[in-house]
Amino acid sequence: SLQRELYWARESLILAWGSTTGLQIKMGIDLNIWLGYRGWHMDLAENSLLNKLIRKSLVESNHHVEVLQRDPSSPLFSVKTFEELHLKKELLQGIYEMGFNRPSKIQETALPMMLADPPQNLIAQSQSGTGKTAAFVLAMLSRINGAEKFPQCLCLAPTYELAVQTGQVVEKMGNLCVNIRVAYAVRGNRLPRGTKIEEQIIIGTPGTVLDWCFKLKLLDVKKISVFVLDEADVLIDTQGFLDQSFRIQRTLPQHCQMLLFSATFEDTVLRFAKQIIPDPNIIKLRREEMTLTNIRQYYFLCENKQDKYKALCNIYGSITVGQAIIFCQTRRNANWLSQELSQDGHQVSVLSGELTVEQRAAMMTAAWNPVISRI
Ligand SMILES: Nc1ncnc2c1ncn2[C@@H]1O[C@H](COP(=O)(O)OP(=O)(O)OP(=O)(O)O)[C@@H](O)[C@H]1O
Repeated sequence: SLQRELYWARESLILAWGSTTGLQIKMGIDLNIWLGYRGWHMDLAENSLLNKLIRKSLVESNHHVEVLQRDPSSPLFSVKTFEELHLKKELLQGIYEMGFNRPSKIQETALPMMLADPPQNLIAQSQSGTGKTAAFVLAMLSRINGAEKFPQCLCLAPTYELAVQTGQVVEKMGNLCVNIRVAYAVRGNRLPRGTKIEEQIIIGTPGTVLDWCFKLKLLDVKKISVFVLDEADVLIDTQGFLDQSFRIQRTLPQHCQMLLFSATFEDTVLRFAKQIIPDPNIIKLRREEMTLTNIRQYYFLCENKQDKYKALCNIYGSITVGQAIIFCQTRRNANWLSQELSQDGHQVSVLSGELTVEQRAAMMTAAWNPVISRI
């Protein structure tokens, strides 16, 4: 049956090579294959990035949005069209150019709250692909004064790659908003002390954002008017990020709007969310039962690293793979796998944290360039 599935699989492929003790292979678009040892644990950030890469359109939901208002007596607004939000002309145009016709389920309720005056804080949870990123990017873009050349919105993301994904949404949606720019506060993007940052939106990982704010004094936190914690469940899963997020949040001015988003709402996430976001509105969208008819998933148990590699080769032998991203848990693993694949005649590049931001960005772009087939 696997052979038959492989035969029908399309060319796009995303693979995740697990720890030295496990291999997970996730094939995107049409088919997911998971190879691994019992007890294999997938990195949440990888999972999140995979979801973003695989899913290119909105996940529609029929569930009602559950709302817990900061002030239960205030009227609850929801919108069915983007026009009702009275956005800047160029922003509305930007949304339509992205192909958005109407707000998604979560956006119907979240957007009026996020755009309200005076600003309200928000905690929002809904599964991946339901439009959270688009919602907070819209909120950031609508609050920025493009004429002012200093950081006004700060968005924390768990990894460089996830930060770039959000940055790309800002660039697309803000395409027609003149003078609005994004800077990435991520490891590898080294700016000398005293650099004047003119970009209005900063997207970065907590550690580097802290450095930019306090060690290098590149960012004046007191001027931030929108603070976003994206992928909160992934953020708190990364060692040190929870404390660092609190340290940043504590220095924000009182009028700063704070928004937190998460795909899941475990107790730990909700506790963190309620601690870090003062007086929030909380909205939740129940998870839609997934009936992804075009994705099938397989999981294989392997004995050892060689076995995993053999399994990988079998898959490559069974289908024509155009391009693939293979996620590895360690740099060593990535280098080893890259060597093995190169020896087998594949075109491979290794993307890891030791590269500069420019190198990593170039590599991400190359992922969609047919010359390099595996990253
Ligand atoms: N109102 C909308 N109409 C049509 N498409 C939309 C709308 N909002 C978002 N999308 C598209 O749906 C997809 C998922 O949206 P988005 O990335 O904002 O979801 P998300 O909840 O943030 O997902 P994740 O948790 O994976 O980041 C994207 O391709 C986005 O462009």
